[in-house]
Formats: sequence, structure tokens, C-alpha cells
Amino acid sequence: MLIGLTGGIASGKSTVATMLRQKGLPVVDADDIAQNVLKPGHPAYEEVLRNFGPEFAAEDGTLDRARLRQEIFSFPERRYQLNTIMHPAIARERKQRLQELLAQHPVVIYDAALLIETGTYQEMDIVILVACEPSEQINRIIERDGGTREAASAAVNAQLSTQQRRPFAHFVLENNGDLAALQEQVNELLGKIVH
Ligand SMILES: CC(C)(COP(=O)(O)OP(=O)(O)OC[C@H]1O[C@@H](n2cnc3c(N)ncnc32)[C@H](O)[C@@H]1O)[C@@H](O)C(=O)NCCC(=O)NCCS
Ligand SMILES: Nc1ncnc2c1ncn2[C@@H]1O[C@H](COP(=O)(O)OP(=O)(O)OP(=O)(O)O)[C@@H](O)[C@H]1O
Repeated sequence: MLIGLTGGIASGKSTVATMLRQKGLPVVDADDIAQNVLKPGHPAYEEVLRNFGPEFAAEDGTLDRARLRQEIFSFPERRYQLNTIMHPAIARERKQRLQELLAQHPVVIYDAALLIETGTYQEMDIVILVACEPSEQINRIIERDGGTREAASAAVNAQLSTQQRRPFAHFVLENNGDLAALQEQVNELLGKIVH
């Protein structure tokens, strides 16, 4: 069984993923794959620099992630341009990693913010949504990543809203409370889907 875990930026997906790993479930993280695909030498890395310009490389040759992040959340057309390069490359690595894990485990989790936007939800047996108020997402982004309220708000607005995601979800974890409340919902959910 392949379970998709999704939700907006800083909604709490990685926190839920950690709770699931603690219960012994393997999790593949789309952000991890994206980082891998953007390592120097990878074709997607070369293509990003060709499209965005050499100023997006840091002095050591690695990609300037903070700069690219600011660029894609400021300009929608730049975001589409990055998505066009990244999403096919992410999809290739996703399929390979998930296939390998599914050969060894009865349940595998795929954690991706853009699960619905990219259509990847269609490959999942079950979709779990981590739901969070936008104001809370913005607070968590500022606390975790720093930056301005405007930048945090732009990142939230670059994605589907929680309300738009709800119809795609089989289960929803409401994450506006504390970590204990989230853990309780995760435990309850696991009781329903893993026997
Ligand atoms: C722009 C990049 C370099 C910024 O890196 P940074 O280390 O600052 O952030 P990180 O990788 O941890 O991403 C944080 C979150 O930003 C959001 N996000 C990232 N890319 C996008 C995008 N293209 N559109 C909307 N939201 C996005 C997601 O919620 C993600 O979880 C990086 O996010 C990236 O490579 N993005 C493109 C790949 C992608 O679409 N990733 C999401 C996979 S579902
Ligand atoms: N219930 C909670 N109480 C307190 N802090 C929380 C809670 N849920 C998440 N957080 C914190 O909010 C931040 C965002 O959570 P997390 O990294 O799990 O989100 P995410 O959805 O994986 O984000 P991204 O899409 O950016 O990868 C983290 O610093 C996390 O520790």
C-alpha cells in the first residue's frame, strides 16, 4: 500500500513523517529527492543554471537554494519554469525509490507538498492531508526558516490552499494545536489503516 502524505508548506508533514518513521514505516520525502536532483553534475542542476543564470550558483558550485526559493515565490513564471525542469526529474527518482521500498515493505509513505498539484496523488492508494490554518503556516515558516512575513505569505500563496486539498484526502490530520494532539491523531489513523 502506497500512502501519500501532503499539506501546505510548514503544515507539519515532516513532523508527521517522523512520527510514522518512529512506528517503523518507511517514508520517501519529495524535498529530499529534489535536493538530490539539484546536486552539481545532475542534468536538472545544469538545466536550472542554464535557465536561471550562473548567479544562482554559490561560490562552491552548489545551487544557491535561498536565492532560488526567493525567486520562485516572487515570480510565478519562474516557478513554472523550475517546475518544468524539476518535476519530471523528481518523478523518475520517486518511481525508482518507491518501487524498491514497496518490494520490501507492505506500507510505504510518500511525503510531498505538491502531491495534488503535480497529479501524483493519482498513484497513491490513500492520501493523508495535514491541514493547518494559513496564519499558523506563516508563523511556523518564520520561526523555522526566518525571513519576512511577506516572503512566508508568498510561499503559502504559491500552493493550493488546505480547503482546495481537502476533497483529495481520505484522512485529514488537523494540525493547529500542539504536538501531543498531532501524535494522538497519527496513532488513531494508524489503527485504522495498518493492521
Ligand atoms: C526552491 C528550492 C531550491 C528551495 O529550497 P529550500 O531548501 O529553501 O526549501 P525546501 O526544499 O525545504 O522546500 C520547502 C518547501 O517549499 C515548498 N516548495 C518548494 N518548491 C515549490 C514549488 N515549485 N512550488 C510551490 N511550493 C514549493 C514546498 O512546500 C517545500 O516543502 C527547493 O524547494 C526546490 O528545489 N524546489 C523545486 C522542487 C519542488 O517542486 N519541490 C517540491 C516537491 S513536492
Ligand atoms: N503541532 C505543532 N506544534 C508546534 N510546532 C509544530 C507543530 N507541527 C509542526 N511544527 C513545527 O512547524 C514547522 C513546520 O513543520 P514541518 O517541517 O513538519 O512542516 P512541513 O509540512 O514538512 O514543511 P515543508 O513543506 O516546508 O517541508 C517545524 O519547525 C515543526 O517543528
